[in-house]
Amino acid sequence: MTEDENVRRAGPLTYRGSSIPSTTTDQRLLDRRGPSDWVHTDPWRVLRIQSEFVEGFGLLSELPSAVSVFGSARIKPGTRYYDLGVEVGARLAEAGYATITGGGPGMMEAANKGAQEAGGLSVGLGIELPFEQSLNSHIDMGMTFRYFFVRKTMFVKYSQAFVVLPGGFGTLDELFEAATLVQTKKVTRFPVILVGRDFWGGLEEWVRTSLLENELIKPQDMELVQIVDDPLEVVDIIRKSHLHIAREQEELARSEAGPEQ
Ligand SMILES: CC(C)=CCNc1ncnc2c1ncn2[C@@H]1O[C@H](COP(=O)(O)O)[C@@H](O)[C@H]1O
Repeated sequence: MTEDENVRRAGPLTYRGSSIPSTTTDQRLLDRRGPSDWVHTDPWRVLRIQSEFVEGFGLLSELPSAVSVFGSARIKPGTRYYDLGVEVGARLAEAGYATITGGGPGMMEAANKGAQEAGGLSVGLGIELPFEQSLNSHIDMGMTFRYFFVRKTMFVKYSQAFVVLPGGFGTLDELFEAATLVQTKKVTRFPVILVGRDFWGGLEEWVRTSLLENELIKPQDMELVQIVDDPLEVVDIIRKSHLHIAREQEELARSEAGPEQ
């Protein structure tokens, strides 16, 4: 028997003589027919969750400055709010920001449409739901997530501001998650802007009378979320906040470099 026949290398492993397995690793992977209940267990889900983070980070890591835009899945084209969404996407694109939405219909589609038609980068991060649906047709880059919490990480990690258009429970969930992240300083200098005073004014009043007056939030928490009517104001607030960050970073770099010679 030659040396080659007496040795089997399997990836980083080496086997000799009677320890050599009768099949190869590939063969065992491809031939195997066994119970499949492990695909419904949490350890397997953890791997799927990891792979969703890997795909999402891979898709978005080179995104330019971006703004996440949230809003109702149910508002129809041809309505005042839909047009507002289109305009918000367009103004963000003109200011050089990519627009990220939940990739669905309604206000998400409106913002993607406005961004794409104005020449901006239009991104959709969809979510698997019990009813059939696909990403809207105004998306340049998109991904559909299985897990809400993985998708939410992407909105926060890859955008520098949240813009919230009229919407229902899903939109309120995204708004209050953003407000909580800013309040608890998990994200810093992160504008959260509500568009449409007629729609959001009632919520602001409720926050003031029910939350603030019962001391469930601090007076300064009222400033974490701003309400505007004009999409140009949205861009203005985001730009000012980013200029401020750029200045702070310059100052930090200067102080770290030490005194000039
Ligand atoms: C026709 C229909 C209801 C489709 C739902 N399809 C969806 N596709 C993608 N994101 C969604 C969807 N529904 C809710 N969301 C998420 O929740 C928000 C809208 O929820 P809502 O309609 O306000 O409560 C969006 O910003 C989005 O991130």
